[in-house]
Amino acid sequence: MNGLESVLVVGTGLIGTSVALALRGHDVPVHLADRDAGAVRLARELGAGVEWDGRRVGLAVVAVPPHLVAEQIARLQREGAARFYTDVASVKRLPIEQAAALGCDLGAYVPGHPLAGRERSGPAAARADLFLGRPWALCPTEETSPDAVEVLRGLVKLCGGEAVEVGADEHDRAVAVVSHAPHVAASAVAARLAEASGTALGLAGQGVRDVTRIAAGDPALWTGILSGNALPVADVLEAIADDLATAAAALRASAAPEDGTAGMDGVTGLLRRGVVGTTRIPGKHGGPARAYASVQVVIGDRPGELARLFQVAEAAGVNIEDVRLEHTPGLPLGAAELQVQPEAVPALTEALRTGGWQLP
Ligand SMILES: NC(=O)c1ccc[n+]([C@@H]2O[C@H](COP(=O)([O-])OP(=O)(O)OC[C@H]3O[C@@H](n4cnc5c(N)ncnc54)[C@H](O)[C@@H]3O)[C@@H](O)[C@H]2O)c1
Ligand SMILES: O=C(O)C(=O)C[C@]1(C(=O)O)C=C[C@@H](O)C=C1
Repeated sequence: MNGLESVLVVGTGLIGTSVALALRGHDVPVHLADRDAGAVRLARELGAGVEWDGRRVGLAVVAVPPHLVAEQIARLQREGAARFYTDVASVKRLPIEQAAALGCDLGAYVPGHPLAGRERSGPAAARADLFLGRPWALCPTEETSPDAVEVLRGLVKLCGGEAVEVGADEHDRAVAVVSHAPHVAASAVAARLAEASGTALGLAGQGVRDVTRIAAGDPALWTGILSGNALPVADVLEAIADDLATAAAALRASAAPEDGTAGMDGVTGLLRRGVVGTTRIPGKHGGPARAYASVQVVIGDRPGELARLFQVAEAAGVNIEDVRLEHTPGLPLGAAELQVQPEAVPALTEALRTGGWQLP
């Protein structure tokens, strides 16, 4: 028994169904359970597995909101549902403490957290490739058995992720910086848009979309995540608030006629530190950020246009690493920005021009 001969996913939402789909891609038998029968039905129809009939499995993956993880593990262990257990919650100290308090068998439980997700919830948003090349934190405690950790490493590998072993406290402080505080900051920016004028919204470009995408996430789920990591997140938010207050004060001072440009140093310093911060984010597969080259193409706003564009790239043997679309309000046109390896640019531009595409 290797622990991955059959898997039970409890909580068939975005993350649970994505894990299930990734495992089904490797022919692992997957059983599905959720308190919402509709979520199980939809996950099953998407090909994520079959409804759980109570049989014992190798591994149970608990993919419910953070404060419900421990009670689910305790219940499943009482029922003898699985040999090994893990969860995917975005905070790690909370479920570990609650599982210990409920008397769970901590030897069979490997707390986990894939650093991949989306701003949408539910099985319909799930993707089999969600975890490809993404870090997946494993936070074994002193009680966790090495066998259980090995099983989890196998799960992460099947899902295409990169296992990173880290203590729960260090994990929680780290994700406060790279995930939780950024979410709140994005919400603060997006909240300004709730009161913005039609003119302002009509001028929205890619910048505001980039900064606010994650703010569309489920407020109930995120309230649970943030309250489960309250102090580390508060520390980071206070540091961000200090930077913002300094920048605002500098701008006010510089706008006063008697001060001229005095005080702008505070703003420029923040912008410079921001540039340094962006360069420190690793790229795909945890390596250093790879600089892709971008090729811009004008596209008509009609069905099939993007598919035709991709066909040209495919015929030219060019892999598209990423794509962004920019719509021009009021015009039947948009711009597609294709991110490709720098060495592929000549072949792609040549193929596009030959195919009659308009390149700016
Ligand atoms: N959303 C993300 O980007 C993301 C990324 C990584 C990890 N996570 C973590 O994954 C977990 C699930 O998040 P999600 O985004 O998939 O949420 P989701 O809302 O899409 O799915 C959660 C599912 O859990 C089910 N559920 C709730 N209580 C349950 C219970 N007691 N028993 C059985 N099922 C129950 C819900 O019905 C729902 O189907 C959370 O712990 C979250 O912190 C989320
Ligand atoms: O990409 C997104 O939409 C996410 O919100 C994913 C993200 C993240 O911050 O990176 C959010 C919360 C999770 O716990 C893990 C991943």
